[in-house]
Amino acid sequence: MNSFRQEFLAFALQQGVLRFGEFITKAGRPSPYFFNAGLFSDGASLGSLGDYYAQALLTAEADGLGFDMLYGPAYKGITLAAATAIALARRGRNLPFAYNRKEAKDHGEGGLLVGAPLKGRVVIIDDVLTDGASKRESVEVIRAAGATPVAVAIALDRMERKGVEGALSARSAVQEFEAEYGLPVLAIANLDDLMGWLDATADTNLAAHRERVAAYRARFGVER
Ligand SMILES: O=P(O)(O)OC[C@H]1O[C@H](OP(=O)(O)OP(=O)(O)O)[C@H](O)[C@@H]1O
Ligand SMILES: O=C(O)c1cc(=O)[nH]c(=O)[nH]1
Repeated sequence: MNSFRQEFLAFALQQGVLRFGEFITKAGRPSPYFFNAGLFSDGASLGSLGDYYAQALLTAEADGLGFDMLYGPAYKGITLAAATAIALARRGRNLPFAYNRKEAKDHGEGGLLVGAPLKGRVVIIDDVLTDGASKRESVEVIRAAGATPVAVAIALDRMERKGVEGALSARSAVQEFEAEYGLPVLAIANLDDLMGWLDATADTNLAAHRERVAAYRARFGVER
């Protein structure tokens, strides 16, 4: 397994962002794990997180993805885009970034958009994609400004089939978004990485979650 992805999962676990137990997802599923990116909530962990996004983006760039700026949808995407921009600048790629307000400001500079003008090829930075609504909105905002969305970068792709049990779609929300817009969704790590990590670990506490995560993946997971 890719050690960068494994390192990221270990980091998320250590920060309490990745947890194992009993959780209910937004889709109402009983999940044996949960990823709460809002808990990257101090300077050092946000800095490290920005570094993971930056590495994922630079790897994608080396594989042919061209991009000129970052866009973070409110609210969590704002700090994530800022942290990624700082991490990229430290690696010699000083890119502009922008973000939106959830409610338009009617005084001062006004409007919904803050930061650098949206132009060129834009990567949307956010924590997760659940049904894709906020990413669709981001695509519309970027296009309306005359810029071109080229990719979405998220921290974790849960790789889950959409829909209700008995009528599950063959595709995940990420795959549907990619197909609808023709844009790649880059994830620092995904459910396959999580499973591979649990399969390989020598840590018995961690390995204890393997069966339940495997059963969850068998029930709801998609193939990549
Ligand atoms: O809509 P999707 O593209 O599937 O993505 C899901 C988004 O929804 C949540 O944030 P929310 O939009 O509630 O905003 P917040 O960052 O203010 O919590 C979550 O943290 C994701 O960022
Ligand atoms: O189901 C969700 O919406 C969800 C799952 C998860 O692991 N993390 C998250 O932020 N949302």
